[in-house]
Amino acid sequence: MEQEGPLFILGVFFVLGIVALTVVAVLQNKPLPENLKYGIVLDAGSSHTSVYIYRWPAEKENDTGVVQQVEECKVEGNGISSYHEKPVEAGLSLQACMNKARDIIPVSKHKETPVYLGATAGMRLLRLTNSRVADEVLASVENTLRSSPFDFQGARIITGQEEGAYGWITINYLLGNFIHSSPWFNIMPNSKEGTSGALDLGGASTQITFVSDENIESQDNSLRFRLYGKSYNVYTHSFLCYGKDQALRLQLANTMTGQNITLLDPCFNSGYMRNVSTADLYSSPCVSGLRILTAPQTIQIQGTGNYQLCKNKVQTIFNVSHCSYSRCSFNGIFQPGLQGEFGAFSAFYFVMDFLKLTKEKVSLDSVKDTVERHCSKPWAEVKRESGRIKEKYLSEYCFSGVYILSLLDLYGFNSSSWEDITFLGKIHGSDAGWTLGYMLNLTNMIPAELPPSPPLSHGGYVGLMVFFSVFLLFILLTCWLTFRKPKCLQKGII
Ligand SMILES: Nc1nc2c(ncn2[C@@H]2O[C@H](COP(=O)(O)OP(=O)(O)O)[C@@H](O)[C@H]2O)c(=O)[nH]1
Ligand SMILES: [Ca+2]
Repeated sequence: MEQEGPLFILGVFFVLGIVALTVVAVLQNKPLPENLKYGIVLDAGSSHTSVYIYRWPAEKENDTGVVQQVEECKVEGNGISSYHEKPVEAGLSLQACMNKARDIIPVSKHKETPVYLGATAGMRLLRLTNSRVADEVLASVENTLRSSPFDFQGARIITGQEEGAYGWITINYLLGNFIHSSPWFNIMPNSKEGTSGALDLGGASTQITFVSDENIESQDNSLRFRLYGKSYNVYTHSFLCYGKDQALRLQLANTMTGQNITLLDPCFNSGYMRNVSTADLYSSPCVSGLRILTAPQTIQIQGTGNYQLCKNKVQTIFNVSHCSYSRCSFNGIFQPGLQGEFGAFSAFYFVMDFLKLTKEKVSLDSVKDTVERHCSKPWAEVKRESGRIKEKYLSEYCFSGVYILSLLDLYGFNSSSWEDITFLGKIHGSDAGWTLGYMLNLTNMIPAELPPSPPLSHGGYVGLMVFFSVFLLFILLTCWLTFRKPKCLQKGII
C-alpha cells in the first residue's frame, strides 16, 4: 500500500514529462510563417504577349511543385514582332500589364521580384528578316521593363531548344513528376518514375520534347538534365515555320498559281471568304522562297470545306522524302520512337478544346470524324453556332484540326499511342507552357540533387509523437493495474 504513493507520483511526473516533451518538440518544428516570393515572365509569342506572375513560399523554394501562377495578363494587340515598323510601340504595348503586376505584387516585394522576357518564333523570324529591327524591338521592350519597379533580369529571344526544354520542365514540375517517394519508404530506390512528354503548338513554331531511352542520333536534339537527384536523357526539336499560322501560309503559298485571283481552299468552311495580300503572305521568311512573281496583289480565298482534300494539301508542306538517320519525323529531322505519356498545350489545346476533344480520352478515329464534320459545316452554320469566337480563330479550326492530325501522325502517333496524349490548358491553375520552366531554371529553384528534407512532414511528426505518448501512457497504466496487489490480498484485510 505505502509504496503505491511514490509510484503513482512517479507515474504522474513521467506522463507530464512526455506531454512536455511532445509540446516542445511540436512547437520547435512548427513551420515558419510563410514569406512569399514573386516572379514575372513575359511570353512574347508570335501572335501575342502574355505576362505571367508566379508566387511561392520562400522557405520551400527548392521543393518541387510549390510555385503557382497567380495571374496571366494578355497584352493588347499582336506579338512584339508585329511592331517591326514602329519598334518603340512594342515596349509601350506592355505597359498596361506591367501596371497590373504592380497592383498584384505587394510594393515591399517589387525590388526583389525578378522579371524576364522571352521572345519565341515570331522574333526568330523577324531576326532572320531584319536583325537590326529585331534588336530595336527588343531594346524597346527592355526600356519598358527597366522602367518598372521590378528587378529586370533580361529580354531575349530564346532558342527553339530552350522553348521545348522549358515547356517539358513546366508540365513535369506541375504534374509532380520530379517528386520522389520518401527515401524511407521507397523500397525500389531506382524505381522508374515516369515523366510526361511535351507538345507545344505556337503560331510560328512547334516543339516536341520527351525522355528517350533510345540513342539520340543528332546532338542538336539531345538534352541531359539532372533534376532533384535524377538524370534525364531528353529528345527535343523545334520546327520553325510549323506553328499553325506559318503552316497556313505554307499551305496557301503551295497552292498559289500565277493567274487566279480566286483560290478555292478545302481547309476553310464552304461559303467562307478571305482576302489575302500576297505581299503580306510572302513577307514571312517561311514562304518567301515560294513567291510567284506573277501572283496578283490580292487573292480571294473561297472555302469549299473538304477534310480529305484539305489533308492532301496540308501534307504537301511536309517533306518526308529524305532522312539521313535511322528514322525521322519530317524535313529530315531525326526523331526516336515516341515514349510514355504526352501533354499537348497552347494551340494544340485551343483547337481541340473548341472541337470538344479535351475532356476525356477520345480515339483517333473519333477525332478525325469530328474534324471532318467540322470542315464540312457551311460557314454560316459555324458562325451561327459560335459567333462569339474571334473570326480569325473560328475560320481556321478546320485547317488547324487537319494540321494537328497531320503533324501528330508524322511524329508517329497512331490509333493506340494517340491515347497517350492529354490536351492541357492549365495544370493546378498554372498555364502549361515554357515560361514557368524558364523562371525555375533562372532562379535556380530546381536543384540537381534532392534537397535534404525531414523524412516526415510536420503533421506526420506530430502524429507520431502523440501516438507514442499515448502508447507509453497505455503501457504505464497497464503495468500499474497489473502489478498493483488486489485489495483482498493485502495484509491485515483477511
Ligand atoms: N483558337 C485559339 N487560338 C489561340 C488562342 N490564343 C492564342 N491562339 C493561337 O495559338 C497560337 C499561339 O502561338 P504563339 O505562342 O503566339 O506563337 P509562338 O511564338 O510560335 O509560340 C497562335 O496561332 C494563336 O493564334 C485562343 O484563345 N484561341
Ligand atoms: Ca508560344
